[in-house]
Amino acid sequence: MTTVFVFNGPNLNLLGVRRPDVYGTTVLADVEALCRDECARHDLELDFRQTNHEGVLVDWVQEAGAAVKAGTALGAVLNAAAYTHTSVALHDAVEGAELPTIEVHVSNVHGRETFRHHSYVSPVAAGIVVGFGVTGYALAIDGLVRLRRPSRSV
Ligand SMILES: O=C(O)[C@]1(O)C=C(c2cccc(Sc3ccccc3)c2)[C@@H](O)[C@H](O)C1
Repeated sequence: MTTVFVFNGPNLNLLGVRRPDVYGTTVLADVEALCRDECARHDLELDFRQTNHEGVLVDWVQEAGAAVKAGTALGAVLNAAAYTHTSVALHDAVEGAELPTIEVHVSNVHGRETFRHHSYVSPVAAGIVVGFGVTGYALAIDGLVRLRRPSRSV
């Protein structure tokens, strides 16, 4: 079975608990469930993770890139949260791992504070889903499948 990785960055463990006005009320466990349902729709397995640590995200990106090269994974959905706007290390990890990556943001970062308008991930992402709430995770998984399995997309 082929895996899709979903990596979540800092403070997303608080999703649905804090700032529901911006991020909604869905908790991360429920986001994992909706990702699992979307993966099942495509006969894929889900590896869903969250960390508050930048270096751990870098390690995971490297691990996922190796899995894609080994043929056991399709790619990754990445919500790097605040590290989106600060991390050259994450940019370099995605680029170096040659990891097919869909960047996702629950909120419309382009309608928020200016410091959220720049992403170090976007230049090395295969696609970007922004502002669709937690539905964006399912859209990102579907988009990854359409990019990586064009003949099997319905
Ligand atoms: O919209 C997103 O998904 C985003 O990636 C997610 C973010 C995010 C994720 C979790 C928490 C917070 S802010 C926060 C932190 C602690 C308590 C309450 C809110 C922002 C932002 O850092 C990003 O700019 C945007």
